[in-house]
Amino acid sequence: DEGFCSAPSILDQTDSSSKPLYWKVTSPTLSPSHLQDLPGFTRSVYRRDHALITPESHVFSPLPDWTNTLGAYLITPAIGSHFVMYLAKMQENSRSGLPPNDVERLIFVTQGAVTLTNSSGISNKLVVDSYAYLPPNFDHSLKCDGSATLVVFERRYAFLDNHITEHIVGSTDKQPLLETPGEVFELRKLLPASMPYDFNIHIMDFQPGEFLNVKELHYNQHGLLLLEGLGIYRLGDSWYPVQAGDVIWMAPFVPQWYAALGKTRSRYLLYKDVNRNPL
Ligand SMILES: NC(=O)N[C@@H](O)C(=O)O
Ligand SMILES: [Mn+2]
Repeated sequence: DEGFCSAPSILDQTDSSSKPLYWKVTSPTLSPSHLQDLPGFTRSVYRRDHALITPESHVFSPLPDWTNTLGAYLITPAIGSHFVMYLAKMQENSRSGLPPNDVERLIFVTQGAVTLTNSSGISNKLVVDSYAYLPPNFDHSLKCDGSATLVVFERRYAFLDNHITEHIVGSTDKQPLLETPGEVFELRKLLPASMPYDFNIHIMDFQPGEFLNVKELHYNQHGLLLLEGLGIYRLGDSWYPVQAGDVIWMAPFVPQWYAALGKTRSRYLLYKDVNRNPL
């Protein structure tokens, strides 16, 4: 049944039951076939208080200080953020470099696997849906034998007297669901909510048809990666169809709202600064 639209429906391609978790992040449906080769066509947008960066806009180049790794910086202070968000495509025999001094790092695996080794020689194998938080000035290295795709957040740590952060390794599925009074989405956080941590990573799940209750406008800034599903993101006065693989920058105070559509759940990963006085 062709239905009304001649283009193959994106919904027909969402039978991801047989595919690895987050597979669409690294193999998104860029656009219906009759648009894919349209010269200059992109859904990407860059405005004063938000940006939508879609996969056809990514520009990869060798990551300085990393070995055999291509990086696409998606959000940096040049956009107005106090953090960086980048995709790291680690190839065989690749190795990470360290962030600058006093910079904390969080990595989240969306494809493949990496081995994280810290200065005391302890190694952890990180597979899809696993993550690691590295405190500022924490010696570590990530090694990859085959291939891996990471989303990486880095930020100058906002030091507090008598507070330090710990090295953390975990996975989303092991994090408890948290209360979300007044909201229907399911929420997990990858870091402790305690004061030493100056940001957190929220993993938010929406069933199709579910949406944010609060039409948010807040002082915090966000870096978002849509891991699964599709829907409509409102940013400021614009409404954007979004799908897994899309990245969004949200400046402080930008009106923001999401509604999940389609046949499968939406899951997004969201950087949010917390625990520090905005003054
Ligand atoms: N945009 C969005 O989802 N924001 C909220 O989750 C939040 O905690 O700020
Ligand atoms: Mn928000």
